Amino acid sequence: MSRAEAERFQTLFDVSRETLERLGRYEELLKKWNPAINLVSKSTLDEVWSRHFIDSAQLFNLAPAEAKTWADLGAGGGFPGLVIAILAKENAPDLEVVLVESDRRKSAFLASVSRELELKTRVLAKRIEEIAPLHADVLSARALAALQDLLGFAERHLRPGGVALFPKGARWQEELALARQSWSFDCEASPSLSDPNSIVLKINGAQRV
Ligand SMILES: C[S@@+](CC[C@H](N)C(=O)[O-])C[C@H]1O[C@@H](n2cnc3c(N)ncnc32)[C@H](O)[C@@H]1O
Repeated sequence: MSRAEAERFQTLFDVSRETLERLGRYEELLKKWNPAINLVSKSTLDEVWSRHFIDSAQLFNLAPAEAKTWADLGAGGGFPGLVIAILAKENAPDLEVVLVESDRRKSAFLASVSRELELKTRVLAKRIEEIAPLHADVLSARALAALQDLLGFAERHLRPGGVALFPKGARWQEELALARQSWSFDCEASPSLSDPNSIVLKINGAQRV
């Protein structure tokens, strides 16, 4: 962890030294396991804090403070779910993060980091389509699928009144227009803290039209 990266994270999210240390340990484990199981693109390994930690942590502040269950679908190397669990340890100790990841080696990584950092997570090494409804208060997914498909997952795994948070890239407006052809929903787009071309969509009340 470079001091500059940790300082930027600290400025944005105002976390404790213990949280920064947990993130630093997560970064070490990510770099150790990545050559074997390709958790994140190799080109981003030198920018883990800006490309992955800040990108993930920004979702935490968009979620309702009273949330008790957060489902992260297609969690991969833990983005955003493991970063949310690390922030929750300090700021929302009752929050359980359910990490759904069908790849066995990646889900083993998620369980291993969770164990070492004593995070309140549940790792489901299964396909999203196969698990029982999670009734989550918050649902997230980064780099998993097009918005219209993510809304289908939200329909199954969010409780009524729950909130979906989806980071999206430069073509988000096209995705939104396409999704509106088959879904009605309320949506707010917040500018991304990690990429000026990206946003985070916050979606409520999705219903098929
Ligand atoms: C492109 S990666 C993104 C990982 C992580 N969210 C990120 O942004 O770094 C997509 C992940 O979703 C997992 N995945 C894809 N389809 C899935 C499904 N139907 N059920 C569970 N996991 C799935 C893949 O194994 C992969 O790890």
